[in-house]
Amino acid sequence: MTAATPPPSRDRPRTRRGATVGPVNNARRPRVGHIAFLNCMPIYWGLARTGALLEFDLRRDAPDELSRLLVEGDLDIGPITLVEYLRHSDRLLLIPDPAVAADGPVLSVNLVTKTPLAELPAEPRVSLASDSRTGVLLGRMLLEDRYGRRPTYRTAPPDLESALDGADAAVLIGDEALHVFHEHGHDSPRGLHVLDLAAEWKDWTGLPMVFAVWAVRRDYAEAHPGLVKDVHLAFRDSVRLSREEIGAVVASAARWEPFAPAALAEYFDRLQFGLGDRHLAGLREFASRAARYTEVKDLSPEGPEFFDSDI
Ligand SMILES: C=C(O[C@@H]1C=C(C(=O)O)C=C[C@H]1O)C(=O)O
Repeated sequence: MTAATPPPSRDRPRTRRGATVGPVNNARRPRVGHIAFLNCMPIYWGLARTGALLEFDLRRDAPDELSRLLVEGDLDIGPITLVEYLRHSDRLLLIPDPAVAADGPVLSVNLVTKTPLAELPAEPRVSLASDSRTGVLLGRMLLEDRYGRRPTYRTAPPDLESALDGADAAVLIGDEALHVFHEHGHDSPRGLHVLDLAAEWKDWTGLPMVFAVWAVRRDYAEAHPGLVKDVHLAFRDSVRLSREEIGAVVASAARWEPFAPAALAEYFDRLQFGLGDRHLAGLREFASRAARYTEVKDLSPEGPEFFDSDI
């Protein structure tokens, strides 16, 4: 009898030195978006506090980019600007919280005009910030349906100088818009006028304005319902913690951001991070008006459709 020759090395079972022999762990962290605006700080701050942040594969970017990544399948869960959610609601489920909303002034979604609104030309040239989908559509609705103007629009980089260059007015969102509010909201050194579009929406409809929602792709929710629930609960706890410890959130933001602590505290207080019945009524009202401007999917009468976290 000849001794059995060992199989060629490539056929031998492979074990890494020191690795536990057993099933390979193929788990992948959920890919979650983070809007690179101050308004998201209270939504994510508590995730660092609880440690949940380390369970996510986090992507920080502008809202238009995050919306695209979620819809195209390069993110699993996260913020999506309301208009993009409405365009793709057949492929998405809403997570009940968080959201970015306001019931009255939001301070950071603004129409900036070079003249008082009443003196705005009948056919103004209006810039729409390239990082916005919802604020800019709200601006269009107000300009056309409430103030009776017939603007010509162009998309502009999301900063005041570029947006106002060669335009009568501009819609800006996020930190830049908050900055413009503080610089020009009262007595503008340059004679600019700042109109808070969430306050205008409330005045017009009596409802809160929802700017961004958190959603999950339906295919991801079907494949990983437990993970989606974990992410939802982590966000819910995070917002609760941030509200309880808002002084620490403000102090942390004030360390790096060009806003005074009192301004940050006021901003975080104006922002609403959940979807109550009135927010959903505001969302539906916006959806039905949006359909006159852009292609959106019909929400079912009891819509929007939520992921069921069963809690
Ligand atoms: C309230 C805001 O909401 C934002 C407005 C968005 C939009 O206009 O598309 C997108 C994301 C939100 O975070 C803000 O930017 O200040």
